[in-house]
Amino acid sequence: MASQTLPNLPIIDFTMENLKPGTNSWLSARNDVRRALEEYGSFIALYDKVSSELKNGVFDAVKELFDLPKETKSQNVSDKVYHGYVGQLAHIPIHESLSIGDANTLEGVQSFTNLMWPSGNDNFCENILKYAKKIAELEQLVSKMVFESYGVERYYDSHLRSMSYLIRTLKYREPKIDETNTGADIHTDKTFITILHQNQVPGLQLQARNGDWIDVDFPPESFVIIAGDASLAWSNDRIHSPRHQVILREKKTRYTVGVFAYNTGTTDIPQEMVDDEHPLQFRSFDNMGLLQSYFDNPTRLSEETARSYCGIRV
Ligand SMILES: O=C(O)CCC(=O)C(=O)O
Ligand SMILES: [Fe+2]
Repeated sequence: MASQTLPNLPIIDFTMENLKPGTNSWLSARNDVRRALEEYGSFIALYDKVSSELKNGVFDAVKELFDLPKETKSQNVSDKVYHGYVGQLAHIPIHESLSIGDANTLEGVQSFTNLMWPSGNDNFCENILKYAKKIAELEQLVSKMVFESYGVERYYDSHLRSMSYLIRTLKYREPKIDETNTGADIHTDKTFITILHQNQVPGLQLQARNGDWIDVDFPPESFVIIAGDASLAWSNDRIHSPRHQVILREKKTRYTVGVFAYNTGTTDIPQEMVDDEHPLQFRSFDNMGLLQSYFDNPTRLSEETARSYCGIRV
C-alpha cells in the first residue's frame, strides 16, 4: 500500500489493479482515506483512469472556454448560488470561474456547451463529460471507503443516488504589477467531497489542524481530494473540512478543474456516528441549503457554516 506522509498532504494510491472491496489493498487504502480525512480533511490521490490525452483535452477545452467574450461567459447563471460565472471581482481581479451543473450527464454538459457555443462544440462537450464521469468514479470509490470505514455502508446506495456533480473551471491569470496574487480567499468547501486537478501551476494552500499552511504540490497524475462541510456534519464532526486558499507563487496563469460533489435532498446523520464520545452535534440538513446559508452569511471560520445552519448546541 503506497501511502506516505510528506511535508505535503498524505498520498494514497488508487492505481492498483486489485483495488477491489474486500482485498487487503482496499482495506489498507480505506484506513488511509479515513485517517487522512480525519487529520487533514484532504489527501492527494494517485489515479490513472484519466489518460494524459483526456487531461490535455480538458485543459485545452477550458482555455478555449475562458477565451470567450465576457458577455458570453456571463450567461452562465443558475438559480443555485456559486453555480455560475464569477469574474471581475475587485478584491481578487485575477480570478475567473465558470460552473457546469450535472457535469456527469450528457444533458448537463450539452446545455452548458450550447449556451457558450450556440453552434456547438463537440470536442468540449465530449472531453468534459468523459472527465466528469471518470472523476465521479473516483469520488464514489473514496465515498464507499468512507462509508465502509464507519460501518455505515447500508446508507451508501442512497447516498450515491443523491449525489450531484458540478464542475467548476477556474482561471487565475498572472497578476499585473502591484496586483494581489490571491486567487481564492480562505474558505472551506460546502460539498461532501471536492476533487481538484490543476495545469501544473501551483497555488493551492491548505491549513492543517495545527494551523500551519501546507503548499499543496501535486504531480500531474494526481488529484487533490478535499472534504467539505457536508462531510463534517454528516460524520458528526469526525471528518475535517479544511480551510484553503489560492495564492499564485509563479508568474504563470493557473487553471484548475474542480469536481464538486454535493448531496441532494435531505442528508441524515447516521446513528452509528453518535456515541458517548461523540454526542449528536448536527441535525439532518440540505446540502444546497448549507451552500445558500454560506452565501447569505459568509464566514471565514471553517466550522461556522455547518454549525450555524444545522448545528445542535451541546
Ligand atoms: O484552484 C484551486 O486549487 C482551489 C479552488 C477552490 O478551492 C474552490 O473553488 O473551492
Ligand atoms: Fe475550495
